[in-house]
Amino acid sequence: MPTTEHRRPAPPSPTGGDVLLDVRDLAVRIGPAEIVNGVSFSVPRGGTLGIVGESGSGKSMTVLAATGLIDSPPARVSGQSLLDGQDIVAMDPRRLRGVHGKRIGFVFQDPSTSLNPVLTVEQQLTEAPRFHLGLTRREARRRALELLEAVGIPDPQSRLASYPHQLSGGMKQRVMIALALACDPELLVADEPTTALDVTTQAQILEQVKQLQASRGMSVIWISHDLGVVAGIADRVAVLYGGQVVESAPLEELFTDPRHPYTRGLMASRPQTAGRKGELAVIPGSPPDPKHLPQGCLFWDRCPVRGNPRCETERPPETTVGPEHTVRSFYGAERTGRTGGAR
Ligand SMILES: Nc1ncnc2c1ncn2[C@@H]1O[C@H](COP(=O)(O)OP(=O)(O)OP(=O)(O)O)[C@@H](O)[C@H]1O
Repeated sequence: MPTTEHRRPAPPSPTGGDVLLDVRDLAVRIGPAEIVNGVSFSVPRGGTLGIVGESGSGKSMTVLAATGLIDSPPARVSGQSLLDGQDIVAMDPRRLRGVHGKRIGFVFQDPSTSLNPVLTVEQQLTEAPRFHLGLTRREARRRALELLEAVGIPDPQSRLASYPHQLSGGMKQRVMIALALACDPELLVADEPTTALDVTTQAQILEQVKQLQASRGMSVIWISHDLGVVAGIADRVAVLYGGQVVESAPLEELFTDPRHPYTRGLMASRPQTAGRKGELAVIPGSPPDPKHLPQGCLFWDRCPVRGNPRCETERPPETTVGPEHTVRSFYGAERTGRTGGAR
């Protein structure tokens, strides 16, 4: 890898105090829709935050807002998202362009959002490093080859001339990761990038990203609806529901001591915890409509343990239940939901 890959010191402990991205009270409104509702989280330098929740829980909008990818207007974004102390929410578009691709790399589920169908892999992989890092065509080509190798593409030399449609789904995802890493970003944001892939390819890509992260001291935000996937990569997890972080904890603690009824429901619906006949416990119902959020707890209508009259009329505040463990439920203080920690 070129020298830029090694310029950072070894990452501190993921739970240490060195924070790269600090998101505070982030909110997104589009017309009457209250899509993100006071989300706070931090991403340690060199650490991985997993963001998990069902479809429609606000994962993508949270991360798009936190990284300055939502057009405002029409959306109204408030709160702060501090990248090394600089607020992305308040940043002007010109400065944001210097952050996107360079300091933050993105991988999305759909390759068509990142890969241009009429350009070769080489053209796509060399453009940003030439623009952002001032590399010559030859240097950028060498770097592209190294990146393809780093993300596990066999015979990278011949792949440089390929167009996206000539690649398998797994290869396209790997090229997208290479593209996201092209300028050696400090933060990689991955929004369900392996969801459409088979389990084996998914596991290989997760492993590859973990290795790249360790060698580069990079931070990662990994979004998934699947707790099992997040367990394979994250060291801390934020569970999202109705555009709120309803529980946040270090990975082990979330699995051994989940406090929110929604987190427990997500755990019970993982394939690994299926009953003897293979049946999954799904959480009946669906996330709230952001145009009509309930007055009380956002999970009220689906909650299997609701009973406290406050649940229907008051939003539960964020309660600290451990040194790095918070929960938003009037039932968060209860420790009845032990799952034994099996992942
Ligand atoms: N432009 C928009 N205008 C109004 N509502 C929107 C808009 N974009 C998204 N939403 C709504 O915001 C909510 C959160 O969407 P978001 O895509 O962030 O969820 P998600 O958890 O990432 O789901 P998925 O896994 O399906 O992508 C959803 O109810 C969605 O319908």
